[in-house]
Amino acid sequence: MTETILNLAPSLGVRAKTALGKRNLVLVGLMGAGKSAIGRIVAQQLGLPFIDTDTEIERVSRMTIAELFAAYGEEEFRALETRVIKRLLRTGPRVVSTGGGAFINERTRKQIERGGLSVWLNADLDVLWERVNKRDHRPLLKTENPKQTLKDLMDKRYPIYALADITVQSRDVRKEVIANEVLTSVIEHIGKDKTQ
Ligand SMILES: Nc1ncnc2c1ncn2[C@@H]1O[C@H](COP(=O)(O)OP(=O)(O)OP(=O)(O)O)[C@@H](O)[C@H]1O
Ligand SMILES: O=C(O)C1=C[C@@H](O)[C@@H](O)[C@H](O)C1
Ligand SMILES: [Mg+2]
Repeated sequence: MTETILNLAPSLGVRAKTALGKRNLVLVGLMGAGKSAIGRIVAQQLGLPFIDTDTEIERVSRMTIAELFAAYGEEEFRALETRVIKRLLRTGPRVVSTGGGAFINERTRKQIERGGLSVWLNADLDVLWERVNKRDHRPLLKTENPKQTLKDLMDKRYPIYALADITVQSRDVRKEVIANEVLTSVIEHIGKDKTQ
């Protein structure tokens, strides 16, 4: 009997999708926080298309992020990122995982504020370092002391990521656990909004 009742309850994904309505869900946070990995799972659970802005930028420019930085510099990369994100948010709803610097750029952040619900995947230095030091494709971390660079970026950026609508702590547990926490937080956040 109990089993039947449980089976009839709408899944977390369905409830979060209903709460979201036409809004995009936008994941923000530092390199290695899990935006791409968690975003993909969250999108599956919501039954929404998933897009990663770094991947989309690489697709439209036919260059890697590292090549874009090397050829045109960070400023041009940010301008392209702003344009790509604006287009993606206009044609949603979808789950959008952003590049680590997107929410730090004021123009892009304003677009995200208008076009979606933002979720900051917060993580501590050791978790991030453990994840990013396995690969060396991130141009901002090509420094003498990349762990210190990551720490400097945390100090500079965390007060800005904290402006996101929702914060979820990314840590060393299964990705599905974090994805479920994102969905639960969306339901709670939108429920709170409605009672105000
Ligand atoms: N909860 C988790 N447990 C274990 N590994 C994880 C978890 N979340 C993410 N990872 C792994 O950490 C690495 C970095 O994650 P991911 O690429 O999703 O980060 P990101 O926030 O998109 O970073 P970037 O801004 O550089 O694109 C990946 O290999 C991913 O599989
Ligand atoms: O944190 C950042 O500024 C970046 C993160 C990556 O996702 C890429 O968007 C790029 O390497 C810049
Ligand atoms: Mg990513």
